[in-house]
Amino acid sequence: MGALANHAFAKMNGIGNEIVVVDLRDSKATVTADEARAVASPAGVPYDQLMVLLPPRLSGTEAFIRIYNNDGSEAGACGNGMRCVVRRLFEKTGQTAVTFETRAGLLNCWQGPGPDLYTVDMGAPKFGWQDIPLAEEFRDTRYIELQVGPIDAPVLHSPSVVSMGNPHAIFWVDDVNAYDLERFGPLLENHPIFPERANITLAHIVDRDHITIRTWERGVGLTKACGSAACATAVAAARLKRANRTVEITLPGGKLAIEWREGDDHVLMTGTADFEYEGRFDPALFANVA
Ligand SMILES: N[C@@H](CCC[C@H](N)C(=O)O)C(=O)O
Repeated sequence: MGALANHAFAKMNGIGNEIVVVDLRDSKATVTADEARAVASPAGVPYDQLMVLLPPRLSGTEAFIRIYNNDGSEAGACGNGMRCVVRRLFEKTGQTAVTFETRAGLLNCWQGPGPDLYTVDMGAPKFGWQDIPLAEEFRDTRYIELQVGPIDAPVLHSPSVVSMGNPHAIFWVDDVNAYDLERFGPLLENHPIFPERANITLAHIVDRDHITIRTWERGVGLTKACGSAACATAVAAARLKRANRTVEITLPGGKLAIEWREGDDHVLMTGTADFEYEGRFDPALFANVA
């Protein structure tokens, strides 16, 4: 019946990004794509990302974290989910700083500059076309040739592309609410230029310190917030010299402070994380899971 039947979970959110946290550090089991989809089924626990803590593989780390989207696919990074994991752990253990391993590498996390704030060092962004990845060579990923809509009057075009451990495309617009992201999101997420699909963000640069975004998440759809998209947008705007390296990003669910640190190039994301409820997964959810 798998690892999750009757297992404890915590339902949380990171500024509206729906997160379920499961701690499997005391178990040898892992979670399959089918189990992740079963959790997201109507009788299950709604989530955008399922954060699964597995036993640490490296000394000095607290856990190896696998991140599932609600379509069962896996992601290398999830900023909002990381803050939820960190809050849960800090409240249980009294720790104020931890290191986790994810598929994208090591992430240092610590108590932010306020009692309800958590900071995640999301690592260094990558800009190479093979790192994002793109299906064909683009020497300059600050803008790539990609558009939707009529050839002579594209609706969205020339996104910046960045990897934050997961692929992001950022389209610069004047009003993030003026576009049908539910229509264009799936087309762009699955565009052949993105062999691993991509998270699609609309971004409006308000001024050098403030950006507003809305994101269609790979493997999920429209979400209230995407932390890695906020990081990718901040970095892409700074790279274009249109914003400072420290900015406030406004998302539908709330705000995040992003700093693209000089020196080591790491991106620091600070924001809140909210606990909603906890429970145990109903074994019936996994009855048909191999
Ligand atoms: N909500 C996340 C990003 C989740 C992963 C994404 N859907 C992907 O597949 O890359 C965040 O807060 O960063």
